[in-house]
Amino acid sequence: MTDERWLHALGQELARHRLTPDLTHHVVAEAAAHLRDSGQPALRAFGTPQGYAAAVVESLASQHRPPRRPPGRVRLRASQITKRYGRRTVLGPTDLTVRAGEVAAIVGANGCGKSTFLRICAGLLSPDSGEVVVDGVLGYCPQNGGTYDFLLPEEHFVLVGAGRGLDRARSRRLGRSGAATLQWEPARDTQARHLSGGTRQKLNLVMAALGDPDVLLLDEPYQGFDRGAYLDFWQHVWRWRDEGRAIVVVTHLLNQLDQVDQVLDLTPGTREAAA
Ligand SMILES: Nc1ncnc2c1ncn2[C@@H]1O[C@H](COP(=O)(O)OP(=O)(O)OP(=O)(O)O)[C@@H](O)[C@H]1O
Repeated sequence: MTDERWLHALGQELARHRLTPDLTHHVVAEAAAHLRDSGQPALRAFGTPQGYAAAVVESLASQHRPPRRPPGRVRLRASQITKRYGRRTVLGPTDLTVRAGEVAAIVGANGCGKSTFLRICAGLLSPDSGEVVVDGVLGYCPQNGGTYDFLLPEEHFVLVGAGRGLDRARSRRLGRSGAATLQWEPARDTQARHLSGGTRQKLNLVMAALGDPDVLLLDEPYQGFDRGAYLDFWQHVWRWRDEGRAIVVVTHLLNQLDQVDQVLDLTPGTREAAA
């Protein structure tokens, strides 16, 4: 079976299971992106279309659905953002508006500009055109990097806390309690350079969320997490949302997409935010 036929059959199966057209489109698009990126044939990567569709549907059905309260004021508005590197356009005009109490997912194939867009939203990179307006305190968790090799985790907490107006003791306390919710107890004498990749990402995530910022920008923050910490991460996302934060998560993972409020697909040719 060619990949094209496999993807078509997947779409039909998902529709048969009564998935919404939007969600069906996203699942098929993500599967196609994975096949392109991995170079694997569809049958080897996913098994039969019927089996994969059933697994997707089962995973969606088993999700915890927290009660929602209506979204609040606009916390992040990115308008008509464009970015080129040299002659190459990485981002065409891109818009995203996220309100308090909303989660937006940014998806798309490798290299389509997800991290670039998030860095622009975080104010770490200038767009060539367009504007980002953030209302409130912003926390950003990069895909990697972001930690200081020779500092202890607690020194990271103090550093970030100082930027958010917190004293040293409170920063340490909040950092340690944030770490505990990710099943991590930071050793008092271990510099960041000696932490595993997954633990460094936990440090990044704890820093991003320290002091409850209004806007959280998270760039695949769970890379290197084990399964328990990964599930904890999504529980945090839903809690942050219920507490009224505006959250943007770059993700490759399909099975949370039906719970987010909007999906911004940056794959060229599919540029739209689907509510
Ligand atoms: N500083 C830079 N100079 C030149 N090109 C860059 C620079 N930073 C990123 N790029 C290119 O811009 C494109 C978009 O990169 P970006 O990291 O935003 O993609 P992405 O969608 O986040 O990718 P991934 O899914 O692999 O994380 C890529 O082709 C990348 O190689």
